[in-house]
Amino acid sequence: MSIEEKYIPGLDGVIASETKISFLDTVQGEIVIKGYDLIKLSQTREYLDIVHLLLEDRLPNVEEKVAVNNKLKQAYQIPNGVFEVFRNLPHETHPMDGLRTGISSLAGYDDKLEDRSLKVNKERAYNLLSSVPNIVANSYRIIRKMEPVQPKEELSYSANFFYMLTGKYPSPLEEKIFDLSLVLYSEHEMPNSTFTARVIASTQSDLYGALTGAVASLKGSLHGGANEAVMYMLNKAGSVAAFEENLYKKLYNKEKIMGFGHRVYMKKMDPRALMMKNALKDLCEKEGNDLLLQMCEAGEKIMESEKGLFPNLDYYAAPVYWMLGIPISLYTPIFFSSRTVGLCAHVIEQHENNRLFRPRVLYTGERHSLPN
Ligand SMILES: CC(=O)SCCNC(=O)CCNC(=O)[C@H](O)C(C)(C)COP(=O)(O)OP(=O)(O)OC[C@H]1O[C@@H](n2cnc3c(N)ncnc32)[C@H](O)[C@@H]1OP(=O)(O)O
Ligand SMILES: O=C([O-])CC(=O)C(=O)O
Repeated sequence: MSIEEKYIPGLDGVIASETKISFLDTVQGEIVIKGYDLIKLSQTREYLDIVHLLLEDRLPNVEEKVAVNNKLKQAYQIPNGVFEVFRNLPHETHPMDGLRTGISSLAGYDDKLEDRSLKVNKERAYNLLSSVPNIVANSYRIIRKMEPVQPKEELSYSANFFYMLTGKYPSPLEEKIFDLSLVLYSEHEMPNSTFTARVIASTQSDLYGALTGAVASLKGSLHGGANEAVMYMLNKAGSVAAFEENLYKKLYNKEKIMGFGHRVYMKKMDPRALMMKNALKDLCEKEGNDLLLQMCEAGEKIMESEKGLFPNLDYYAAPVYWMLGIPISLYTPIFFSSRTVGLCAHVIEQHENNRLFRPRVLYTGERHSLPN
């Protein structure tokens, strides 16, 4: 095969890795996570079950789940020095940039930084799962000159995260839906951010570096940044008619509509989006206001008929987070927080069975001879 034939833009369909973590089975319509379908898991299990599944290779029993919960609570606090870093960042810093800086700065506090053993990497993963929600909430607050918020150990993992983001305790429905969103965002095979993390880890670089790179990747609007972009689009329109008009204008101008399309699902609906759509219905019913649902459904119809495209998870996560009262610029950091477990599992797997990523190029530049 010639080098031209080997080149596939965007590595579309290229197998980049062997993994025992997850796989998008588009034939059977399953998101396989350690052997289980994520959608089925999301109907009966919580985020901490997924954490145990991804880091310990099996679903936890009741005692094991309590143990995970306790372990995470013990590491909720983050070093004061990290708060100091946030205090020195400009007011306009986006929460994803605050998060990236926060995760990066944690490396300096790890006294076993050069230890890549499975045991230490797993400890690090649990610590990151504890720290990241704190970093998300408090980088946002401190950069905006607000007082830091303290984690509440008496709350569940998801309820505490929700509390730190919004300053209020979630109702049972809000907690259930927020936890569901964390389950759905937790792991998804080889998106750009996971690939980034694995590429970084393949140099034997550490978990913090790999996750720092992954934050940068996930921030982009073609990836995690789409959820906040969807909400700005919905808010800007404010009504079904205006939203429809805006979508038609964007399509006419050949703009991409955030929250639609997916490299792997392509012309099918992301099954996670359907779960979030159902959650949106529940929230709308409880509020007695289904404007956002109507707008989203109108958008779905237009995108299907005009482009044959369907929503991805970000499309329905955005209005759900809005109805939960979460500030828009925190939507992508929440996605990352949830994905922390999947990313850690991938970095650990890469460290355990490593070969350096180092592909080749198809050179299209010029060649010159140096003048004598
Ligand atoms: C949870 C997640 O991170 S899911 C991803 C979230 N990102 C988004 O929602 C951003 C919007 N969507 C997109 O940009 C894309 O669908 C991606 C990035 C998700 C996938 O991209 P790719 O697989 O590279 O597909 P690509 O961008 O080449 O699109 C293929 C065709 O569909 C069109 N298309 C794809 N997505 C969209 C969209 N959202 N709006 C309009 N047109 C689109 C492209 O313009 C292209 O059309 P063309 O062949 O006429 O040029
Ligand atoms: O799989 C992808 O390319 C993007 C995505 O949906 C995710 O990361 O959840």
